[in-house]
Amino acid sequence: MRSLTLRRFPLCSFFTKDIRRRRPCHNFSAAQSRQVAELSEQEHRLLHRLYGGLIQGQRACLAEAITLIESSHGRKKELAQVLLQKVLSYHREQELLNNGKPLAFRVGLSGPPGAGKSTFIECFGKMLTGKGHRVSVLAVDPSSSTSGGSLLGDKTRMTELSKDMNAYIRASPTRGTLGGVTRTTNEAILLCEGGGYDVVLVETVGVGQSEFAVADMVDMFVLLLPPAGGDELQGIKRGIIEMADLVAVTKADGDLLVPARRLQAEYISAMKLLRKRSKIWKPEVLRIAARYGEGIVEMWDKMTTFRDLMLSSGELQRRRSRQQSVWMWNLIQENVLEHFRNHPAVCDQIPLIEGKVLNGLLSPGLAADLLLKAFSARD
Ligand SMILES: Nc1nc2c(ncn2[C@@H]2O[C@H](COP(=O)(O)OP(=O)(O)OP(=O)(O)O)[C@@H](O)[C@H]2O)c(=O)[nH]1
Repeated sequence: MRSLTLRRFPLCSFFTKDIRRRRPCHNFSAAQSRQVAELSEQEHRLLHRLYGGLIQGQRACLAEAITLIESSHGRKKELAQVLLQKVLSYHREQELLNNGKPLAFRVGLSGPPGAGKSTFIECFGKMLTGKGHRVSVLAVDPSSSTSGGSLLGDKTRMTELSKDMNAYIRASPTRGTLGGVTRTTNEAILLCEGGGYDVVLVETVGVGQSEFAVADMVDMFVLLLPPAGGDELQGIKRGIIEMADLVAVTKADGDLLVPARRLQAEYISAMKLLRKRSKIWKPEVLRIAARYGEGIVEMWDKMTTFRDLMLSSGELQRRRSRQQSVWMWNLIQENVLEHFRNHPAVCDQIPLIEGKVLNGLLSPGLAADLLLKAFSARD
């Protein structure tokens, strides 16, 4: 028993409004109440405060709610899910009022270190808030889990935008697996949308697996490429270029204008040969100079054309639903694998069997069979 608990609320009381309005929420709350113990009065108050503040657009509540979903503490994780479900039903309600159109445009931004991402986001974000949009920037930086420092999301990178009351900038947690980062980023996107941010930018460094994960959680994936980056560009995988709905060659000014034009031409030809990601949209390659604010409005125009086309054809909605199922299976895969690796029936045998595979004494297939058999016979 928690000492602070005075009174216990059944979980469904947090959903009362939904229960009256729609059956699906009722069903959901019943399903969830089987998994989450009843809320204490203190927890109930916390969730109400966060939810109320969040949907009124208070940045402090959004920040606290994201911290809750990032928590690794068991009970906090449960509370985060209750809050998230509440935000999701608010979402559905708002989307219905919006004729079924999504509340926010989710844009993924990737590019090698030094490509000019923060300069672009600063300029692009200010342009959007100037047009009356509310912009949130979520930075996914799995590399920081090994380096210990946060490369992205550092507010000093976007000094002007971080002072803007219509913008919210947040770095992803600097620990955990890519799957963990993916989960919290996905959930943070939903919270930002619940908080009234109608443009959500998800930034990632163009190295490792993170950009694939980000491409799978946004409506549009944009790749920023620096003009004179022979070496950096080598590291960009063909797969990630195939994911791009739009490519922007950055720093197209001064001495870099000529190489920027050359790179743009190269990418225009190269992208013709790549596999198409969408049936109705042909990825384009633009040139921008964010330092001077050049090409930024044109880029937004291109992005809104994309969004409108994808919306009217229904492709955006299909992309979003496919992403939901990809996300679910990724989480299942990760959890099942972790369960397998840590299970007492197999964890002691893994080093031994893997050692035999490494020394060529056991085939990988037989080794996998042995471990899986031990796991299936665990009870
Ligand atoms: N000439 C020129 N330089 C630019 C432009 N945009 C960015 N830069 C410069 O390029 C360098 C890298 O820019 P950033 O915006 O920090 O790049 P980034 O991709 O965020 O870099 P990381 O934080 O390392 O990932 C800085 O020195 C910028 O001043 C531009 O439009 N023109």
